[in-house]
Amino acid sequence: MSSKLRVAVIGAGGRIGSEAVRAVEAADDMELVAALGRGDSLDVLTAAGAEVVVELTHPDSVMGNLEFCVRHGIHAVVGTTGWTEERLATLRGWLAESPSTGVLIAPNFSIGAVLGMKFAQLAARFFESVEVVELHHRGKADAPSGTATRTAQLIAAAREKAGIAPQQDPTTHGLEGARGADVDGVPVHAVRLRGLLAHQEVLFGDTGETLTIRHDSLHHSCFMPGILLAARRVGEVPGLTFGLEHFMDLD
Ligand SMILES: NC(=O)C1=CN([C@@H]2O[C@H](COP(=O)(O)OP(=O)(O)OC[C@H]3O[C@@H](n4cnc5c(N)ncnc54)[C@H](OP(=O)(O)O)[C@@H]3O)[C@@H](O)[C@H]2O)C=CC1
Ligand SMILES: O=C(O)C1=N[C@H](C(=O)O)C[C@H](O)C1
Repeated sequence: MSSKLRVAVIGAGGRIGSEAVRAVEAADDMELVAALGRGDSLDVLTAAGAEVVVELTHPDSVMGNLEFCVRHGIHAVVGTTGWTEERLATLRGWLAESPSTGVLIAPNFSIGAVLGMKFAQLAARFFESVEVVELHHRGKADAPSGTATRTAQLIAAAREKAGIAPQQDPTTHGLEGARGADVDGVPVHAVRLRGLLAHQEVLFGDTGETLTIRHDSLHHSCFMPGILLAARRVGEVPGLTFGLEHFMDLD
């Protein structure tokens, strides 16, 4: 058996999964041992001796795939979105029964997007008002995006820690949904448009000034350095890690 890291991709036929297959194949220190699409048996993972699974499917599929991986001691790098506290608690329960297994869930694998979230977290305590606008392709199943949800949560936590009062919405007349989704008190607006890939603006405002932090993913290749970094490190970090920043030596 070679000393290369044995990596499998689930969701291999998808927009990001197909790019991940190419990235793993091109990595000198990795061997692609399986590339699974919908309907393929997960038993292929154990038969192929996968050490790390890269999971890039759909919010309806990810839990079943992760349960299999964790129960078989296969580390997982997860890009699939749609996470809730309930789902995370279930995953933590599985991991508690397989204490040497690592799972990294990354709302975004793009280095620029991770930095954008960090910058927003840093700016959060200096501005009275903040809103998030995320813009994606028309094929996206979940809204708001995992990145926007995480960004809003980080901003809300930073504001609370700094003792900033919750934002008051001045709207007294309006159509349902016009002010976006409320994520921990931060309005998040989701745009779906043919031609786009993944984009986000965090808009901060205070007296006489605004600050906009914008990130644009222009091609799925932008997610690959983060996925490869995560695949290399996930086996060293048992349990659940949420956010690629924890593998980027930023903290
Ligand atoms: N964290 C990050 O940086 C990023 C995360 N994402 C997330 O990744 C996920 C996939 O996105 P995207 O590639 O655009 O979506 P796609 O729909 O293009 O691809 C998903 C693929 O997964 C397949 N699939 C679904 N269920 C299963 C299953 N149980 N077993 C195996 N394959 C399955 C689908 O098959 P079929 O077509 O037959 O349904 C499809 O080929 C989304 O949740 C998205 O938000 C995307 C980009 C970056
Ligand atoms: O579905 C996508 O395309 C993306 N999904 C992730 C998200 O929900 O944040 C990451 C990126 O925005 C691309």
